[in-house]
Amino acid sequence: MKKDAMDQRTNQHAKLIDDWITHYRPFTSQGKNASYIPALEKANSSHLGISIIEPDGTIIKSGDWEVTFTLQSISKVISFIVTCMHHGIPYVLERVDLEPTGDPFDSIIRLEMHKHGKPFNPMINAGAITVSSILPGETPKAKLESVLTLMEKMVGKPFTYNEEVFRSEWETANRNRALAYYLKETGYLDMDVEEALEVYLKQCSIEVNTEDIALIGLVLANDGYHPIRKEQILPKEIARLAKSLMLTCGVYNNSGRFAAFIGIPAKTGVSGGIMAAVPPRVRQVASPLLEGCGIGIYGPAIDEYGSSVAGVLLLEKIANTWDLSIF
Ligand SMILES: NC(=O)CC[C@H](N)C(=O)O
Repeated sequence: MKKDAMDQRTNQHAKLIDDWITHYRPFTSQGKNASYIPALEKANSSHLGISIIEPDGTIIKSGDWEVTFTLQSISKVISFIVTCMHHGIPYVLERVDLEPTGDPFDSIIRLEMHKHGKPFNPMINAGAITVSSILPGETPKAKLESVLTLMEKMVGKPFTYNEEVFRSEWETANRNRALAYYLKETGYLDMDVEEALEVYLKQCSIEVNTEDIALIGLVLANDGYHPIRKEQILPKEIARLAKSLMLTCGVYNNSGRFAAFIGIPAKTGVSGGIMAAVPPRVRQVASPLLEGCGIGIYGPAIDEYGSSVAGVLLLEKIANTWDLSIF
């Protein structure tokens, strides 16, 4: 396609996205900011923003795309990738399974029902705390650094964590502490409980905007290859594993519906972020984004599953209008 025609096409899509942001913003009132982490309650609950990045570097940004927020559970995808890159997939899968639970993200019930303490998957808190404890490095600082380093490689800029959000969750993390103690007792925690929690809660507090997570989504969509920088950042097998976990477990007990009606590997977090990886499509359809894309969405008012209410509706609209489902 000629450059002018491409620009025109992108402008049309950008206009549609603007319209959809306006349409879905009122739906933020159907959700509530996460309040169990007091610092998250302070976010402006009417915010809604999106970035979409295509492999050729075309970016569409709309609404509150630039507002920063913390990764929360989106960080679980990155820490899982880091541990697989460092230890190899079999080592990690000895400590955490790949099965959906059908339970909320912070559920404790299945730890006692399944292989004596082995977490079902790395997208729920139990599995993610185990994964944080085996991140490369001896100290919590070094382990967190390993997550920040991979993010910097994917996005091309340095990241830090938000101290206020970390402190706020650290002081109220009784349930995560309970999970960590249980994991320690059953041998699925490779470090001291408080240190493992420090790593996990700091990785959850890493600050991003929608463009950052759209870029990470784009790299995953392209099997670990960064199409703009033309560089393989992580092995294809690990990117696929991460995407399969996003699809089957990324939205916890709403993952089935999400797969059925949206059909895009995605990970949500209680701060209202959604990171989606749309792979290139093999079927012939008359729709945009055929080469795939990364999508980052932010809207802090969340639903009962811990996902942005308006963000999920917006992603559903985009996926269905532009035929982005992988199925
Ligand atoms: N679903 C989420 O985003 C949960 C992350 C949050 N830090 C927690 O552990 O509770």
